[in-house]
Formats: sequence, structure tokens, C-alpha cells
Amino acid sequence: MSFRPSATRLKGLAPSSQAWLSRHYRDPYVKQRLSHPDNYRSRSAFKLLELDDRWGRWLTKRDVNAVVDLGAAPGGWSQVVAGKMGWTERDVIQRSASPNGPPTAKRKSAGTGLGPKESVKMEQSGSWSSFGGEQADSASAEAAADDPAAAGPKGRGTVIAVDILPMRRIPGVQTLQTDFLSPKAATLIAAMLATPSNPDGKADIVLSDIAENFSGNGIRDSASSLEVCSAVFQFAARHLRTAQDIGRPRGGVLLLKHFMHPLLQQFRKEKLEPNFKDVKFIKPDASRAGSSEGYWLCQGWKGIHDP
Ligand SMILES: C[S@@+](CC[C@H](N)C(=O)[O-])C[C@H]1O[C@@H](n2cnc3c(N)ncnc32)[C@H](O)[C@@H]1O
Repeated sequence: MSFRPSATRLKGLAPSSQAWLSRHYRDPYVKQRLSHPDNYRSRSAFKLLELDDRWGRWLTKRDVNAVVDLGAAPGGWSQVVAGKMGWTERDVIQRSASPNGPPTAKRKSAGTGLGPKESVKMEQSGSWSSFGGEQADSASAEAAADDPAAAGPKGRGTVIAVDILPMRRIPGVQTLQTDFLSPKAATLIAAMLATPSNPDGKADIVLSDIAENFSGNGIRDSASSLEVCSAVFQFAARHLRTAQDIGRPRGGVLLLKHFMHPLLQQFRKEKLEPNFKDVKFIKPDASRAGSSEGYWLCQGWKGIHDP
């Protein structure tokens, strides 16, 4: 199958747009995305798959039960995470077919300290997962009693996706549409993390693929990348599980996107290296060569609360 845009589609576009489209459709990861059975929404999904496959399969481990995906839209990474935790489209179909119908209700921000006019959209889009452990089990039993074919959800755990932009539903994923840098964001995410199946409200993995809109001013843009990295680190410091928390050889994992700048190296030395057992800089093959983005994969949160 050819993914090249037809001459008719290119006609009338500016030469720079034509060149971008041609480059885009020659990109092997774009081709892979368009033909992949999991219908990934972004080519970024392949970065996460690669970062997991090549660096110890930290995302694939069975004891991963709570993951926060920051800067998640359109949702490629969340699809990968939910898939690794066993969620499938089938879980949504089952839930939709249950007597109570799909749990599409927008949840009011009860207990999060938000005022009535504050603009945060919290949608529990993960069907079964939206009920948390114990409630999901009883809902599952109820559905199974009515329909022997409905054996309950396959997925486990909590996946929370946060973005300024809206996101279409993904089975097993709860979405929060808000600016992560806003003062209320961390409180809202903390409230979503504390579910009956995750009572300590901690996370095993925090992912950040946040990319703010570049202003074109290099100094401002790198300051903004540093601001995002600091905010994500503070969030991770409060929420990641330590090795002792979960009885593993290693504590929680932070995957942090950043844009290159010397100040960020200081951040790595002062904040990341002392607090994680292992910090690696990685530029995945799937990351565009021309992009200044890179990722720090920080494994083994030690639990030193010095944000
Ligand atoms: C490269 S995209 C993420 C792609 C995503 N990982 C995927 O696989 O689909 C970066 C995202 O960061 C989001 N973003 C930028 N600034 C943000 C902020 N302050 N709070 C939340 N999301 C933000 C953007 O809206 C954008 O969707």
C-alpha cells in the first residue's frame, strides 16, 4: 500500500508544505503507524515502545499498576501503556453492553478544591477502570450474571492521561484536560490516582512527553522546557513509589522529555542523578533527527523528597 499523498492533494499547497508532506509520508514510522494493527494515534507511540524494548522493559512489567502520562494528546503513549496493562477495545464493548450503559459521565471535581468556574475537564474514559478495583469487580460480576460471555475486563490498574487538549477515549485510560503547569493540576491528578485499587495514590511510572508551543525565542523556549521538567520532577517526587513501597529491587520510573540546553544538564545533575539509581539520556531512533528533543529515562526512584 502506498502512503504517498497524491499529486491532486499536493496541488495548490505552498512548496514548503509540499516538502513537509512528502517527508512526512516517506517517514518509516508514519508508514508503520498507518498500517499497525493497534491504530496508534501518533508516531510517538513507537518512541515509547522502543524506549521500553531497548531499556529493560520497565513498562511491560506485571507489577506496573499506576501510570501518569503527561502531555498525552492525541494519545499514542496512553494507548501503548493501556495495551501493556491488558486493556483492549473489548473492555469498552463489554461495558457498553452492560445494564448500566457506558460510564461516560463527566465527573465533577469533588474533593479537589476546584471552584465552580475553573476550567478543568475530567473524563473517566476507561470504562471499567473508571470504577477502580473493588467496584470494577462487582460491576463485572453483575454483567457476567446477565451475560455469561461477559467475563469482565482484561485490563488492570490505573492510567491517567493529562493534556491541555481534549483526547478521544482509550480503553482503560482516564483523561484530564488541563494545563499541567496550573496550580491545581497536581492536586487533581493526585485525586484521580487515589482509587480503591490504588489506595496509597502513588504511581509506578510518570511519563512526560510535554512539548509546549515554541515561541521561536531560544532563551524563552529553553526556560519553558526547564520549567516543565522542574514541575514534572516535583510531581514525580511526590507520587513515585520507592522500591521499599512495592518490594522490588528498583523504585518508580520517570521518563522525561526535554529540549537540549546547558541549564538542563545542571538540572539532571542536581535533581535527577541524586534521586534515581540510574539516569540515561536517550534519543530514540523514532525521534526525528532534526528535533532537539531527547529523553531522560530515570529508573529506581530512591524516595528522597527534595523537590
Ligand atoms: C508531542 S505531544 C505528545 C504526544 C503523545 N505522547 C502521544 O503519543 O500522542 C506534546 C503534548 O504536550 C501537550 N502540552 C504542552 N504543554 C502542556 C501543558 N502545560 N500541560 C499539559 N499538556 C501540555 C500538548 O498539548 C501536546 O499534546
